[in-house]
Amino acid sequence: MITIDEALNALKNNNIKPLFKETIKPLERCGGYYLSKDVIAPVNMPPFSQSAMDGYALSLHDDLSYALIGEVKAGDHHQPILKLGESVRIFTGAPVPETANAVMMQEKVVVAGSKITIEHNLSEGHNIRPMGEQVKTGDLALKKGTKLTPAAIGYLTSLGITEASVYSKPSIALITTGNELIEAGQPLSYGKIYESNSKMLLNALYNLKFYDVTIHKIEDDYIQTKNKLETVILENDLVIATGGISVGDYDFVGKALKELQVEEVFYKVKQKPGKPLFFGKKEDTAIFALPGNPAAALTCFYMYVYVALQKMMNHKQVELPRIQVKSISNFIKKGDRPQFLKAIYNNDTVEILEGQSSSMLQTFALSNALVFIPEDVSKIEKDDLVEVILLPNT
Ligand SMILES: Nc1nc2c(c(=O)[nH]1)N[C@H]1C(S)=C(S)[C@@H](COP(=O)(O)OP(=O)(O)OC[C@H]3O[C@@H](n4cnc5c(N)ncnc54)[C@H](O)[C@@H]3O)O[C@H]1N2
Ligand code: MOO
Repeated sequence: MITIDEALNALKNNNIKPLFKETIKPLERCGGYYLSKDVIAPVNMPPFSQSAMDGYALSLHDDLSYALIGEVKAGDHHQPILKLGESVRIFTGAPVPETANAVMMQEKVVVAGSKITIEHNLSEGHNIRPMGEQVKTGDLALKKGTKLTPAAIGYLTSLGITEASVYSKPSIALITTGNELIEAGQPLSYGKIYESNSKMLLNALYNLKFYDVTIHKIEDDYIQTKNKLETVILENDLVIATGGISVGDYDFVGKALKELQVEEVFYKVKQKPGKPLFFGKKEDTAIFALPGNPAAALTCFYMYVYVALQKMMNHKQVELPRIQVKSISNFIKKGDRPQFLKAIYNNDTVEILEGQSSSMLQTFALSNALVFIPEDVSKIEKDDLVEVILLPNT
C-alpha cells in the first residue's frame, strides 16, 4: 500500500504524458479547448472606422455650428463627402465617412432644420473606433495555447473565423462491473441495485468539458472483463473502470489487467475512501480501476483521475485547489488511514457532513468540497483549521 503523496507523484511524474494531438473543430464546439496553432487575423477589427455613439459625425472646424448634409446608419456602405464644418447624422456601429474626424453624441447636440450646434469642441477621433483598433489583418489574433473561452470564441468569430486547430481531448472509456447492477428505470429485484457510477462519472467528465466518453457495462465474468478491457485499452487514451478491483472471488478487473500486461504503477493507496485504487498504463493508454463504492469512486476521480486529465491536457495546475479554513464541525477519525470527508465550504468555514460511508452519495450530493484529515490527526474540533479541497464548480 502506498501513500496519497506517492500516488499523486506517480501521476504528476512521467507516467502520464500530454496528448498534443491536434484536431480541427467548428469554433462553436471549441469551448474549453486550447489552441494548437497561432491564429492570425484575416481581417481588420473593426473592418472600417465605426461610430461608437448615436449622434453626428463632424468634419471639425473652429465653430460649434455645423451644416447637416446627410445620414449614415449601421450597415450602410455609402460614403458622404463632408467639407470642413459639415456633419452627417450617424448611428452606433455605422461606418464613419473618411472625411469626418469626430462623432458627437446626440444628447450634446441641438438640431435646427439643416443646422446643428454642438455643446463643446471635440478632439479628433472622438467617439470613433478606428479601423483595426482591436487587431489588424495579418497580426496575431490569439496565440497557440490560449484557452477558448466564450469570449475567445466570440472574438475569433468576429474575425470571420469558423473553425480552429485545437489540442484534442482524450478519448475516455468508462466501464462498470457487477452482476448486481441494473439500469435506472427498470424494476428493482431482490439483490440488485441501480447502476449509478457511469452517469455520475460521465457528468463529472462533462463538467470538466471532456465529451469523448463511451460507457461499457459488464458482468462479474472474467472473460467478458478481459475482452472488454482489451478493446477499450486499444481504442482509448484513458480507461476508467469501477468495481471489481478488490479482493473478492468475483473481482476480476485486477486479474484481467495483469493478464493484458497492463503495467501496474500503483495498487492500493492508504486512504479512506478509495483504498483499492489501481493505476496502470499500457502503451499510451492510462488505466484507472476505481473502487465500486460510489463515493469512493467519485473521491478517487477528483483526487487522481482529475490529475491525469490535467496532465494529458498539459495544464500547469494539475490538482484541485486546497485552502485552510476553520471547521464548524467536530469529527472523530477511526483507523489510521488519511481520510477525505464530504463537506460544505461556505464563507471561509467548512462543515463536515454526517454520513461519510464510501457507499453513500447522499451527502456527496450536498458537498462542494472535501476535507482532508491526515494520517496523524485523529479528531477535529470546532474552530480547528482544516485542509479543504475545493471541488470543481458544477
Ligand atoms: N476483504 C476485503 N474486502 C474489501 C476490502 C478489503 O480490503 N478487503 N476493501 C473494501 C473497500 S475499502 C472497497 S472501496 C470495496 C471496493 O470493492 P470493488 O472495487 O471490488 O467494488 P465492488 O465490490 O464491485 O463494489 C463495491 C460496492 O459498490 C457497488 N457498486 C459497484 N459498482 C457500482 C456502480 N456502477 N453503481 C453503483 N454501485 C456500484 C457494489 O454493488 C458494492 O456495493 O471493497 C471492500 N471490500
Ligand atoms: O476504500 Mo473503501 O472506498 O473505504 O470503502
